[in-house]
Amino acid sequence: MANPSGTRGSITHVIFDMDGLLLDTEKFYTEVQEIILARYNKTFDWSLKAKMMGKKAIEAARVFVEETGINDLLTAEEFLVEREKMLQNLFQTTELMPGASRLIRHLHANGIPICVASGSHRHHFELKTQRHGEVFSMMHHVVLGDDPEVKQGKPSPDIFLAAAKRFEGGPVDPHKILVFEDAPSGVAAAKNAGMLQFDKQTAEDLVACAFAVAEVLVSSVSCCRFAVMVPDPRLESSFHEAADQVLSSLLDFNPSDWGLPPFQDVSS
Ligand SMILES: O=P(O)(O)OC[C@H](O)CO
Ligand SMILES: [Mg+2]
Repeated sequence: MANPSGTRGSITHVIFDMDGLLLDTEKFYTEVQEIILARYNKTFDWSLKAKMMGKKAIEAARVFVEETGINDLLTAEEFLVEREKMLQNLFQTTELMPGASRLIRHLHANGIPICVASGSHRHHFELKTQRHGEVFSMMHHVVLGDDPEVKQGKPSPDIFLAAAKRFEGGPVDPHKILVFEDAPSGVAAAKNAGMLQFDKQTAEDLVACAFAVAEVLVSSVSCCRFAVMVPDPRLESSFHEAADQVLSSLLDFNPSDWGLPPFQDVSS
């Protein structure tokens, strides 16, 4: 595991993924995709799921029709239309993942700036969060897949770069940001963002960027941002390797591991 031990203790800001990490919504995508594939006598599996999760809707849709070989029968755009009604009904029943409320409330109460970076688009975000307004109101900001700055979905770093920039006084030093993710593409995006954090608009930034690249080359580490992964247990374990810490549940997160204020309670 790519864990740079000894440098974990200076986290000041946290970026949360949403689907499958804070909200138990990945099961809805799986359910609907299983129904659609069954119409073509095909089955949905976790190797395909791993390639789709975390991406923008149209990007995931292209993966779906191409990888399953149904693209002659159903285009990515038609797939999105076909699944939409089912998803909209399911999203209205969305529950928080175990430990999500506790962690968000804890960080917010301790003045740690937190935000969301989700590939989900605005309309779906509103449906998924409509029963969880209080906890989401604690986010400093939310960056979504249809944000104009998010040209490409995860694993492109666009969404994490935008999220890091929008904190007060941003962009925040990538070493001080902890990203929580459930998806392989999300962990990769966070890592890619760590390497590309610097905005190459000034000479000073160019120098800083050169130092960052040199650091990467010298250390043979492909990134400098930290990612905690909370994967579904059905995800193949080789996908865990890029993360700095892998947890079975947000309930297992220990803020002290990262220099964050410890929980004062012992419950979830
Ligand atoms: O995991 P998120 O929050 O980036 O969401 C991405 C898609 O909406 C679902 O995979
Ligand atoms: Mg996710």
